[in-house]
Amino acid sequence: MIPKVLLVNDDAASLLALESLLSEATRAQHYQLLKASSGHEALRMVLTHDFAVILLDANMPGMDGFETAEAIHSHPRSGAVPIIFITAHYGDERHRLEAYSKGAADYLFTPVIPQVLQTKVAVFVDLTRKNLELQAKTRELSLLNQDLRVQRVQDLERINRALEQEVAERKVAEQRAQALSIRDPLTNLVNRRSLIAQLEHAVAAADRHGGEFALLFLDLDRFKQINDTLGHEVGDELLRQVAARLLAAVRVSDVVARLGGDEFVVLLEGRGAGANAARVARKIEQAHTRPFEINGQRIATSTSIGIGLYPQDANSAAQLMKNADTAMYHAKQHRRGSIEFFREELNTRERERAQWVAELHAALAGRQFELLFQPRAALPDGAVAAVEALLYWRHPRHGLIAAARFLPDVADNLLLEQVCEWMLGAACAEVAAWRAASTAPAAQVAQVVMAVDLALLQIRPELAARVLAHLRGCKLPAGWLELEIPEHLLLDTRDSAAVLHKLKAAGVRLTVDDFGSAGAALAMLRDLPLDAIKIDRAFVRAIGIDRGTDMAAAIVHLGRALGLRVLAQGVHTTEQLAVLKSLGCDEYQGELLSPPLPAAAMLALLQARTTHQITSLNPHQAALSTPKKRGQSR
Ligand SMILES: Nc1nc2c(ncn2[C@@H]2O[C@H](COP(=O)(O)OP(=O)(O)OP(=O)(O)O)[C@@H](O)[C@H]2O)c(=O)[nH]1
Repeated sequence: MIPKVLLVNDDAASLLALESLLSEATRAQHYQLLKASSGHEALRMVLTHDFAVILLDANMPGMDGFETAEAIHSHPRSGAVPIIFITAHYGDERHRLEAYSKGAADYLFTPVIPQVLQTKVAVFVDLTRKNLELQAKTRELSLLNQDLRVQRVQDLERINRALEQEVAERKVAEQRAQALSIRDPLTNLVNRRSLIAQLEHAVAAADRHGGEFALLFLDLDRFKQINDTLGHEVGDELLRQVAARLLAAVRVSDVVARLGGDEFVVLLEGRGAGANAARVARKIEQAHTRPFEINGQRIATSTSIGIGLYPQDANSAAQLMKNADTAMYHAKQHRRGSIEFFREELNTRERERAQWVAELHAALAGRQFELLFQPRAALPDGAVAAVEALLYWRHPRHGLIAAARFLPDVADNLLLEQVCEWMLGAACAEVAAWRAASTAPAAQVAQVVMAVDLALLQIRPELAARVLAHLRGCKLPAGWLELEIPEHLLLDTRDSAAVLHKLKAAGVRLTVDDFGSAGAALAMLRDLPLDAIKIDRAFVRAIGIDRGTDMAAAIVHLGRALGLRVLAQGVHTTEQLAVLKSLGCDEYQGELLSPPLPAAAMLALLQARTTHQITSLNPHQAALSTPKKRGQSR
């Protein structure tokens, strides 16, 4: 914006003269000169323009300069505009005084001295320019201020948003931490910590009001096998589906928790805790009868359940948990998938079990274990084909007891492995001793195979090396040893296949023990390097009862189809033997043939049988023997 100067004069010639006087200055000082030929026109112009100065003729017809000045200064828009009066020279000072009283900034007489006029106008133009610059700066500053304010507001809003987000994130994290502290992340069930808190609360409530409640302790059966064969992800999904079925089996007010692994707990409060617990346990048992569907596979599993009641079975939350766990353990031992109520007698059994384990450790160190040997005869000729080493414990108080009596309760895997290791070593040493003791005609000894039951072991990768080390240590050919592997140990083929191939390649014979008890897949058995299957004694016992004979026949046929020899154990009666013989079973073993014998008796028996036949060590069974050449049966 450039400054403006207004010339007001009714006389056109004077107006022109003044304009020409200022024209050069107008250009030099860069301002705009506007003109008005009356007071009224001047008044109109001040309403639309801002003037640096008005050069006003005092003497005009109609509205004179003084009236015009008064009117201009009376308007708020132009109240401060400087006015310089230009008039003819009068003798008195009246006009000048009136001009000043009407707000004149200056007063010039005509003829005007050009430099005076130009200088005075220049002063006001300069003033106005500075004023304008100042206003521009002020506007700029105020804009800047506004920008700064906007910026500041934006900054504050940004900081505020960031803070709000942080607060929200922290809240979510806190909620998650809170949820994690009470929930199991895999199943979203209540976790162990929270369960214990709720259990303490239930105990306090029951104590206060004389109430009762029940605790169900659940453990899935053979879950490790599912993990090992189908993978951990399938295991995880199974745990989630089990959790959903548990929730569906209880009321919303009941608490279902996952303790970890495959262990769950259900807490049932309210009246009739015992009856309620049995009902819910059966519902859970029922819920497990339908297979679980995971990735298109149908997976069957069961859960063993122990039940503890408060206050009948315990006087604290921790004790109730322990007792329900003990009941679950006994349910599992008795039959997987069953339900057991806690009773004090279980704790007695638990103590006895702990004592067994302690005594077993001592037995191992104190050489209290012994092997007895039971012969296995070929069919139909009856020649001794193998000898099974059976573990016994010469217990200081109980006398000689069989492994079946003291081992099933031992859950200490390390101890079991040590016992098994001892058994393998002792069996190999015994055969080596028999070999050394036998003379040339006693060829029976040289042909007999020593079978060792691996029921106690897990098939770990190092097993092959350990077995072969025992054979080497006793300088025995591997063909002398037969390992009897319970069918259920073969279900996890991942580790076992490689171990079995190593043993087989070395010449060790491999037999599936208790065949038919664990439901191993036929394709899996076909692919393993096996020599024989040994029919589970339950099927032998069932011969002649219901469809027991058909079952035995089916197993023999199956063995044949798999290209394996078929052995029978637990043969007690002549009827059983006759059926097995007629079915084409290859070998048999059992009380009917001979009870387990001490090493010396077994050696004597082998040495005496130079005819390669064994009739029976039980005199009343002697009639059973059919002397034929060994190997004829196959
Ligand atoms: N998939 C999965 N497996 C788990 C998890 N936590 C523990 N496990 C596994 O669960 C298995 C528990 O097995 P156990 O209860 O000891 O044995 P089991 O095979 O169920 O045998 P029994 O209880 O005697 O019938 C172990 O192999 C653990 O490695 C988990 O969060 N997910």
